[in-house]
Amino acid sequence: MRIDIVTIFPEFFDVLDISLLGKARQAGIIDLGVHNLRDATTDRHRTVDDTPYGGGAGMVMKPEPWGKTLDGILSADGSDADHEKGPLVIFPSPAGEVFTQSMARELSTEEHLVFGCGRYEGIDQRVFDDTATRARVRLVSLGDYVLNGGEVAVMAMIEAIGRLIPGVVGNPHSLVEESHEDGLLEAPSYTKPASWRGLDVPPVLLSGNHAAIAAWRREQQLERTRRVRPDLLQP
Ligand SMILES: Nc1cc(-c2cccs2)n[nH]1
Repeated sequence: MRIDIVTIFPEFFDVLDISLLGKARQAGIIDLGVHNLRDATTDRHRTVDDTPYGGGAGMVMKPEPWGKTLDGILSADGSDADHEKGPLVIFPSPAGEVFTQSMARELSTEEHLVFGCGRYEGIDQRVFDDTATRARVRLVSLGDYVLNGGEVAVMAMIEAIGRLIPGVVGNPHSLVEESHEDGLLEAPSYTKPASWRGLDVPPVLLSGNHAAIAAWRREQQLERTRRVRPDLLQP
């Protein structure tokens, strides 16, 4: 998978050189490009924002640097329009569709993802409209709260998507028994010692009875989901 990120804080993504995603890049599973939006400006101050038409507080990101940067990324995508879906451009936004595990799974099968990190009061709407003339565009929200910029949201999405790409996580079985993988919250986990500060591991987990352990874990998942996230059980 090729991932391109457009941001005014490219150094924010230096962390993608380490850990699982760093190994995936060294293994050639993920190819990453980070683009500084200011490199597409033409003025001495490398200006990327301006006051909003119609008034209002804050600043809006200018369309020109975005158009120039995305032109470069999308033109470099060699996908054959007749045979491949082409790049998907994702903009984090509080006004977007909510990011879920099933969306992460869906996006992990894409050939080329482009993430556009907005800041300030947002990006000029014409950037979304112009980009949509030559690529698929989705606005995606991490949840109903407001961040200062898209970088944190993009980092979270790249981690959630990247770990589902075959070869990134060493033991793919570890991806199955996790919260949200089967639509439920995960069961509680325990490891040695069997007793700690007077707290004992549930005996069933020490029984070696795999059917009983699976049944106990399923019941724990259902009970925890009913208690903490009843919305996940709605049809
Ligand atoms: N879910 C979500 C996204 C955001 C963003 C703020 C600025 C760019 S993207 N806030 N909340």
